[in-house]
Amino acid sequence: MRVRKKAMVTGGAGYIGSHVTWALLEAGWDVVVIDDLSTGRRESVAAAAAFILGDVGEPVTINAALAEHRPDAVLHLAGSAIIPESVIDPLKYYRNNTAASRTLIEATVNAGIDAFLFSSTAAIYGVPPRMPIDEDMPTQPITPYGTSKLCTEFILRDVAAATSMRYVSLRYFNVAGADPKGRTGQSTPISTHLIKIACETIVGKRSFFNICGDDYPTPDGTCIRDYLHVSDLADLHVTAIEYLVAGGASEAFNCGYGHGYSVAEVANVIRQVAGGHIDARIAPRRPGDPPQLVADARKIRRQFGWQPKYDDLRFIVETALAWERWLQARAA
Ligand SMILES: NC(=O)c1ccc[n+]([C@@H]2O[C@H](COP(=O)([O-])OP(=O)(O)OC[C@H]3O[C@@H](n4cnc5c(N)ncnc54)[C@H](O)[C@@H]3O)[C@@H](O)[C@H]2O)c1
Ligand SMILES: O=c1ccn([C@@H]2O[C@H](COP(=O)(O)OP(=O)(O)O[C@H]3O[C@H](CO)[C@H](O)[C@H](O)[C@H]3O)[C@@H](O)[C@H]2O)c(=O)[nH]1
Repeated sequence: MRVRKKAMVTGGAGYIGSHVTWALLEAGWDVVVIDDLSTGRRESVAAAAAFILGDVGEPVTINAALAEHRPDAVLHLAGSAIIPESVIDPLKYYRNNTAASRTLIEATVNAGIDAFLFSSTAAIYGVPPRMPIDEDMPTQPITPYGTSKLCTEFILRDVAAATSMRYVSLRYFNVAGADPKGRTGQSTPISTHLIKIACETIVGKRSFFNICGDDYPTPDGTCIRDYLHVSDLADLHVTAIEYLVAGGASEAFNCGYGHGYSVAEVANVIRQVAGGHIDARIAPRRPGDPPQLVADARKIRRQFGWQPKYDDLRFIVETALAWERWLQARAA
């Protein structure tokens, strides 16, 4: 009989998935990662985890992986995650976020695995009527990315009603920073995330970064987001999957700290951490950006007694920068 629980982490070679893999291993889980390396890196996967190179949207591959490893739980992080790209190429998002998830969910149910965690997003709320955003607010995504993720939430809701599978949907707000122990970080070669791009500017990979829009209906005109340290989020995955494996009911949770910073405020922290001049230029709005997204985080705090460890924008930027410096030194 197996004593240690085993988790399958899809997308475990990616930014968030590599942190989740470390958090599960530290909590005593065995981990098998499946990833097609479309945006992830094989080196990001902790050596103690098993690795399968494959597409979760391929039924033959995923059925074989589940049959071989027989995990107790599936944590589904694989997906495409760039909002502006989804506006330009929506079919890619419906294929890789919705259709591939459907295939994986079907394989999970057929394998008799009852615990499923899904990486959802604040983008399912679109432009919410008020702030902060609680889980019962209307879901009216304004981008194909958000809709592609919401479709998967609907599949999960209906499958959970019809089978013994239970799921937790974690609706991430803006994930940033890197492992404080320096083991992994955001390594995607083509970045669109603000803090990553700003750190690339600090290390000289770029000469400037853009502040995309200064005419939003916010106090300083720039967009407000709830930036959450990736290691706090990774710990939440362990908590949520242990809850499900122990028989917890299906739930959706917003994952954020419950307060936001504007892009201009982030730029100021970037300048402080850089300790010198950083060129941040006002640029036009980016398509698909709501003015403000801040989580009402009371539900997840209440359910799990969650106490974040890294709710500090400066620390988030410092860890992201340390990782960017490591990447640069490695490339040199
Ligand atoms: N980064 C954020 O701020 C954020 C916010 C909300 C939700 N999310 C969600 O979190 C998840 C992880 O995002 P991330 O920022 O780590 O992105 P990422 O691109 O670094 O990671 C995604 C991983 O999934 C893999 N992958 C993609 N499609 C696959 C497929 N069909 N089969 C197997 N592997 C596949 C990629 O190779 C990569 O390793 C995504 O589902 C994303 O939508 C991210
Ligand atoms: O070079 C840049 C990049 C971004 N921004 C701005 O910074 C803010 C944050 O943008 P990110 O690209 O870092 O993140 P998004 O808010 O677009 O999206 C992220 O957070 C969302 C929820 O808030 C979803 O979860 C999504 O998956 C995830 O990528 C936005 O106002 C954006 O316009 C800039 O000003 N300059």
